[in-house]
Amino acid sequence: MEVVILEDEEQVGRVGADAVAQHVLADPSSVLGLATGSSPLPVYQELAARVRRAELSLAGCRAFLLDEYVGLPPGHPESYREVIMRDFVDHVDLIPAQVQGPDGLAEDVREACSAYEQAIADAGGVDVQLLGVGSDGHVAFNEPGSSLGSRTRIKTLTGQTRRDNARFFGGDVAAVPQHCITQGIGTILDARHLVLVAMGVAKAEAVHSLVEGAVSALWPASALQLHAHVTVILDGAAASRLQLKDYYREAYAVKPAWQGF
Ligand SMILES: N[C@@H]1[C@@H](O)[C@H](O)[C@@H](COP(=O)(O)O)O[C@@H]1O
Repeated sequence: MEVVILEDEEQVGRVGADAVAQHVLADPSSVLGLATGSSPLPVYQELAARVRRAELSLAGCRAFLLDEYVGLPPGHPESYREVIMRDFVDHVDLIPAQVQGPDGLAEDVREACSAYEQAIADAGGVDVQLLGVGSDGHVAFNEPGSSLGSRTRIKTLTGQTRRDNARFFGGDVAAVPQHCITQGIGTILDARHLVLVAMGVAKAEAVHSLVEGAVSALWPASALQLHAHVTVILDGAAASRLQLKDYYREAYAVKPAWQGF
């Protein structure tokens, strides 16, 4: 696991974009794993700027989303498909039809979950997966207590997550769906490179648990310690509770330029 501690959001965006671009420049048909939420936004903005400057093209890429609410009507502005379109896809040259997410309106949810796993496998697996982390250590919608080997499935959102996300639903907790479909921890760990972004002091405890804590279903992101290729990109506030933060800073400062991510 490489821990990169940076000064500000702009640097986070640049380094996150470098990590993604490294794959796309090596293989223009890379499979991207996209995350919703505020954490990856600086990365998306920097990738969009590079596409605008013709330094990068995502036109040959496919993309898979981590998760989706169950039961929101098609085109609902808070469905994660709509969110990722607005936040990212509309600003780059990814082909919208090449961006797939779990089907939150499927009649047969079990079948939709295994079809989604199959679609990722048929695409050859995810090359680079962007991730955020919840303040309680959840990744995608794998809430605390999720099995570390879980696959795509329906989950019940915690009251805390529904209250947190009510801000996107006009402050109305009752409007936040009770269920979601999310890639499991096992599904996420199958991606070849995981790039997790966290900023702000509200994430500091989750970041400490994910990087340095015991691997535990109580902190689902701690399962990333079991993956061979993880880049954790932080600002100083998110890194503030890391025990070895001086070492991580030093290692990044002396990192050979050829090494990449
Ligand atoms: N399902 C999403 C996660 O994928 C995201 O990582 C998390 C943190 O969001 P943010 O990055 O806005 O803090 O929120 C939601 O629960």
